Amino acid sequence: MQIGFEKASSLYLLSVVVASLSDGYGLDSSTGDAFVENRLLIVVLSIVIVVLIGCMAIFFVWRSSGRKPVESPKPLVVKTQMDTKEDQGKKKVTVFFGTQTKMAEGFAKALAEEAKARYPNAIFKVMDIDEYATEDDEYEENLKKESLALFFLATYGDGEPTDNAARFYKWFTEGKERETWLENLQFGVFSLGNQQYEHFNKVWHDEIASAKHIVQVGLGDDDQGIEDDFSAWRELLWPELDKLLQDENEAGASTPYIAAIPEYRVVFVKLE
Ligand SMILES: Cc1cc2nc3c(=O)[nH]c(=O)nc-3n(C[C@H](O)[C@H](O)[C@H](O)COP(=O)(O)O)c2cc1C
Repeated sequence: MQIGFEKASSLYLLSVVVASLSDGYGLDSSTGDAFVENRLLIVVLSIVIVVLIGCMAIFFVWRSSGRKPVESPKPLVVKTQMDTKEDQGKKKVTVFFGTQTKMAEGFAKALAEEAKARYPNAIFKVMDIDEYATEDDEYEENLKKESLALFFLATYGDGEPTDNAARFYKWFTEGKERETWLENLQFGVFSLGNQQYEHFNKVWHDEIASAKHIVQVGLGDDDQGIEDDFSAWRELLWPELDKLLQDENEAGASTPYIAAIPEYRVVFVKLE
C-alpha cells in the first residue's frame, strides 16, 4: 500500500510526538512502540477529539447568540381595577392576607367567597398585602382610596409579621402616614397564631388594636382549632357588614347568622 508524501509525513510526525511524549513521561519504549504501531487508532482518536471540540465550540456560539440580553426586572405594577359599568356604585371591600404557609390566604378567600354571596351589591377583592404596593408610598396612596378592608395576618418568630407582610408592617409601624390612611378606613382583623409561642398573635393584636375596627380582633389559635376561631369571628363580622354593605331597601332583612350561644350538656340521672 502506497502512502502519499503528505499523509505519511503527518503520521510520521504524530508517531514521533507520541514516542517523545512517552519517553518524557517515563513510559518504557515498548509502550511507545505500541502507540506508534497503532497509528491509525491515534489518528481516528485525534479526529474524534477535534470534531468534539468543534461541536462544543459551535454549541457555545449558538447558545450565546440565542440568548436574550438580560433585562432588568420590570416593576410590578398594581393595576387599579377600572370599574366596569356593573361595578359602578357598588361598595368595595379589600381582603388582605399576610401569610407564610397559606392559612391566612385560605381564610381570606373563603370569607370573600361567602361574602360575595351574601352581599351581591358589594365587590370583594382578595389581595396579597405585598403585591398591593410596589413602593412604600403606594401603601398610603392606595389605602387612602379604601373605605372598608379586612386583614388576615399571621404572626411568626418573635411576634413578627410574615415575609409578605414585612414591608407593609415596617411602613405601618414606622411611618406617620398611617394616621392619614386610617381616617377613612374601617376594617377588621383576623390574626393567626399559635398559643404555644411566647408572642401569641402579638404583632397585629398590639399594633392595630387601637385603630378603627368594625369588629374585635379575631385571635386564631392554630394550637386549638383555628377553623373554629375563624367561624366564631366570622359570625361576629356578618352583623357589622350587614350594617355597612346592605342597601337601604334590604335594611331590616339582616343576614341570618349563628349567634354565639352557651353550650349545655344534658346528663340523664337514674332516679332510685
Ligand atoms: C416557625 C414558626 C414560628 C411561629 N411563630 C409564631 C409566633 O411567634 N406567634 C404566634 O402566635 N404564632 C406563631 N406561629 C404560628 C403561626 O402563626 C400559625 O401556625 C398560623 O396559623 C400560620 O398561618 P399561615 O399559614 O397563614 O402562615 C409560628 C409558626 C411557625 C411554623
